Amino acid sequence: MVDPVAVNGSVDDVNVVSQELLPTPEEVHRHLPLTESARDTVIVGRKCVEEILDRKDPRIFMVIGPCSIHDVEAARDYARRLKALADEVKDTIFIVMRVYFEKPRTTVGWKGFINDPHMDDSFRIDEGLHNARALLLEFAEMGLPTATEALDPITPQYISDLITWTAIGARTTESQTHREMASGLSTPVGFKNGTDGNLTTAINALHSVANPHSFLGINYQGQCSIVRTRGNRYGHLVLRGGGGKPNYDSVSVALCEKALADAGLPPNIVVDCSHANSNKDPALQTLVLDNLVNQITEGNRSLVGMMVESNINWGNQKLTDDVSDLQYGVSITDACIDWETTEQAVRDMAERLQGALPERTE
Ligand SMILES: O=C[C@H](O)[C@H](O)COP(=O)(O)O
Ligand SMILES: C=C(OP(=O)(O)O)C(=O)O
Repeated sequence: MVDPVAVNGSVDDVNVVSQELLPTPEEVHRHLPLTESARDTVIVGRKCVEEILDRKDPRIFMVIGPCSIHDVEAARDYARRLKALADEVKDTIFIVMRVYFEKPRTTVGWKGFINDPHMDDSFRIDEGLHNARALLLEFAEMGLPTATEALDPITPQYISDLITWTAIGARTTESQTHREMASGLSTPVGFKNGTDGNLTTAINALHSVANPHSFLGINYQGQCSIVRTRGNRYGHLVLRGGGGKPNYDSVSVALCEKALADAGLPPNIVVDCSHANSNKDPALQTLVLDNLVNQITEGNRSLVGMMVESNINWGNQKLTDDVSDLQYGVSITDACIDWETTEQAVRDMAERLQGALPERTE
């Protein structure tokens, strides 16, 4: 028999080492307020994506950029290049930069710029939140809309006013917490299919996110609150492959259209050219993209968006103890295509879509 007096153990915080207060969302916003030009970028960006999902805008939206942000200077360099490319192809493609600060891990690993901005296990989440917001603000002021994965349910209070498109990742699409959070987000939200390739979890998520929810969250002052949401009518599916198989091909897309129709959902499909759709081989991403453009030019109208993992330089690198060893502009998470390949692929896509998309409707 265990004698509770002899053991004299604590029943609370048994596995918690420490807790530290963070600046509240309000404090971070006060240091880095939304400017008028940034607000314009976000409002126009969200409206463009919503109109694409509503079929008023015939363009294709493309979420493109690094798998994760770890170096602010390289992210700025990439953003400047992408902005110029976005302006060039804007008649057919609406470009949104992937600015992913939170990484879901299969087991363990670096969890992104917000969690560990110095990449040295110092976990300065306070600095991560501040610097993530500062970077998003810069990009919005440049007129470049941004996309991110919403992973921690508290993070959106710090940064979501600067975001145009949000992803719920393959590992969290089935999570009630993430569906609730997404039901209150102000952006269109793409739900990835499960890592096993399962569509049902994402389709269930689309039903859930469209509904109002009440759940635990924090307000701008950082107080625990009951958050009551309206439901998000711009939830949609992102096909990322899974279970060792891709799902970007025309048969998979047709099966997905049927599953959406059977569930009474609009036929809005975004395809992630990376992850299980490219077997994490960056060289395959442009082949996937090419196949998707073929499907569109041959008349497909359910493919509304695409995702590509791209960086300044090709591939990825291991995060080691000495961050000064890192190569510039190379991913420290999944492998990406380089800038030259990106530019070529986006220009080719824009050219092929010219004249292949329906007229704009109002
Ligand atoms: O997009 C990035 C990764 O695929 C995701 O974070 C999972 O990474 P991991 O399997 O290396 O942990
Ligand atoms: C983690 C990601 O993707 P998925 O959720 O599809 O694995 C990602 O896009 O960074």
